[in-house]
Amino acid sequence: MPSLLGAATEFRSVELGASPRSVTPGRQRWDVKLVLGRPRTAEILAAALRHIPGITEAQANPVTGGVLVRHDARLRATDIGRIIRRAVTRVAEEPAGAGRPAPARPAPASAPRADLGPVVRPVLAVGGGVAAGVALIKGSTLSRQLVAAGGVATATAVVLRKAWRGTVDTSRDATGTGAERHPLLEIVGPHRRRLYRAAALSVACQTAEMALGTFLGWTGLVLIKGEAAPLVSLGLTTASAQLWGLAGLVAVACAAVAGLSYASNLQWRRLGQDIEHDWRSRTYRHVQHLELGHLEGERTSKVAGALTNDVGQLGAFFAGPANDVLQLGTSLAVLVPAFLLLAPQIAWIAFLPVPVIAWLSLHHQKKAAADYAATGECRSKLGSQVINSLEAGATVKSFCTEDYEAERIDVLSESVQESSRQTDRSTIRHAETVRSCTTASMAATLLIGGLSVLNGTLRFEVFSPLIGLPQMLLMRMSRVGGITDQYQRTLASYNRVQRLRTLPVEADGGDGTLDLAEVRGEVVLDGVTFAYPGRPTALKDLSLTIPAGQVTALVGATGSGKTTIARLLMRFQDAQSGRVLIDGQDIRDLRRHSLRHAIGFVAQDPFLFDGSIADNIRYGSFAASDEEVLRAAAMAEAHTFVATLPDGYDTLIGERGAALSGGQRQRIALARAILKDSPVVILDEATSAVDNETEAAIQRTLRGFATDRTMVVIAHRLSTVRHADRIYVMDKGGIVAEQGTHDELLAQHGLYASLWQLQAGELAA
Ligand SMILES: Nc1ncnc2c1ncn2[C@@H]1O[C@H](COP(=O)(O)OP(=O)(O)OP(=O)(O)O)[C@@H](O)[C@H]1O
Repeated sequence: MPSLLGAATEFRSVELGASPRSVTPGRQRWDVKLVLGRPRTAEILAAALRHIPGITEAQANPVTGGVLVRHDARLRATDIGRIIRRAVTRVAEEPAGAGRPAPARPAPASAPRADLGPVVRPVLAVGGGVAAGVALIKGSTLSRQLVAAGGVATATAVVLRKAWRGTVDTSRDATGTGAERHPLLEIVGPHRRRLYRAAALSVACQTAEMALGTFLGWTGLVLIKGEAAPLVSLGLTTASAQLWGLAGLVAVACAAVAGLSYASNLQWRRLGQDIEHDWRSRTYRHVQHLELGHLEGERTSKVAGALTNDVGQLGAFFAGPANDVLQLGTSLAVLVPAFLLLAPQIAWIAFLPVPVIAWLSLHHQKKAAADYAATGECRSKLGSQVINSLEAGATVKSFCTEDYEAERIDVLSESVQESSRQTDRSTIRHAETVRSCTTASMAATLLIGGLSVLNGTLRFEVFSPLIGLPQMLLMRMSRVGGITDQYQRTLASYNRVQRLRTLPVEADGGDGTLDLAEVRGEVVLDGVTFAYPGRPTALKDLSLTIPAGQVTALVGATGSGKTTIARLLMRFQDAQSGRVLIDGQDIRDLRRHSLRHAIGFVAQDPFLFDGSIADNIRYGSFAASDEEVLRAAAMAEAHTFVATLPDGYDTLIGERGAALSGGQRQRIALARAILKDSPVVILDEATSAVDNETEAAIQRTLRGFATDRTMVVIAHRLSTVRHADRIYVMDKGGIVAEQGTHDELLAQHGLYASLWQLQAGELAA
């Protein structure tokens, strides 16, 4: 081990802020400063590492700066050191491209455009600056004000562009797909039409609202000055006619605002619900098809959190803040030209907070990203621990560790509290800064506009209707803090959901199928070697034959690889070398579903769903009749106990079958496999929890069931396999130590014989 560590530490000298924390065969943990506090960079680095053949898992944690890499036997520890160093260098030098596989690099055609930027942009900036300087020094008051307004608009555009580009790059690299769309567009996906409809309604609603504001401004003008000039041109010459006209216009505008606001809110909410539903079902479908290794490697609470809270957040953003953004944009698009046209002298001061707020929001967004990632991580750990502790109810009570568990939750809850406090502090600070900017600008607009009216450079008729409008805009601007907060939460949620969706799904392999009526069920393992990621070899060059139509038993030491053989046969995992054949066909050439339909599998710890006994037996054979369910239950010796329950087969068994004994659970699972009626059946310690008498009864009925199929029985209790046609005795390291029938093995006086004597002695004792 020290040599491995030594080999990996050779990179410490390189100034990358990457150093190994722990190195074990198949797994390394590194500290990488680059990802510390940078969730997007962490995603990019992890995505880049996951693309490398031989790396089975890569995670980068922006909270701790830790990078975890699991790899298979193809890569040596020193290779991993080199790979991590190279990936960190690439991400540091070229953050936008590091997450993508090499072929997805930008096409050469786009290169000239990228090269022009460094030349054109400075020329434009210097030229613009000189022109602005000349206008400010030499120009009239009006041109000075126009230049100031232009400066405000340019600054806003620069900040918004930067914010937008920053998040586009993130989305591209987090998914590693090379897609160049903004995360928000990715989130909307196929619901663009509804988005456009909602956006159009929002724009119309905001325009109606501004018209209403203008009409109210004119009303004030009529009351103060006796008339509003625009109304005179409409033929309303007297003050009372103008007031009646304005009353009508206000009523129409009010009705339009109410109607449009109702319709747009409805559209936005529907859009949010569609997005939430769509992302949840698509992500869950993806999760269901993940490779089992990845599915088992994910914390259940984390996956559940992504499928509930995170997809909920994606929808919630469009149900609320997106509407606000649209209305804000509309206000800006209408008011900026209106001000420049009608009152250029106060335009720049009215809109000065816009770039400032945009810049503050961008700055806040960068900081909040790390905060939200940290809070999310803490919450996920807390959720996981809560579920774990609750599920371990009996264990906790038997060890009297209730207080210890409560303490553990307390500590994790405190860390959530602390990290949320930090996030809240910066979010509230940001919101209040934004509010102060908008209030200051409102006051300045009134002051400078009022002074302009007093010194005669701005007509009161023009200023009057414009007073309320920027205030309306700036009031909306004060919500930018909250919108940025929601936006940031949405990006964090999007990244978590996307991470799940980038985990690889099971590849189907070949196109071959098995005709269930034709399957004989001969299984051959030919020189199979297999190791779980980061673990020592579980099966080493293993060859064995499971003959068709017979009962074959696998017995032997714990951890010797018996269950692993079953998992390889089901293609939950693939062998690293060697072949697994069924009826002479390599199982990798078969469709996974076709293979799995041909095999009935009762796992060591079978899972029962929260539902009735009948539902659980029927699981996977949904078309089975009640009689078939009953017959399968009888063969599994389950009918007798089910019949004694008040609700019989309709009895609800609770989460994971909590309302049944271990032996009863096993019999339900066995009945489920019997009902599946597949040509190959694997029973992995399927009756280990039932008493000897019931097991003997099960074996008697199973003998009839086994006549026309291949049975693989994995057991520690040798009485379970005594009548098997062939018994393989497995030993540590995944090798076959002995094989033969029960009598042959006893005659060998080897491992099996001594195990038998031991168990017979135990029975006798
Ligand atoms: N999901 C997994 N991830 C990593 N290692 C695993 C996993 N499952 C099993 N192993 C390891 O693989 C080896 C073989 O395990 P396996 O479950 O096949 O043994 P077994 O013979 O069925 O044991 P038992 O009789 O105790 O059920 C063991 O060392 C085990 O720790």
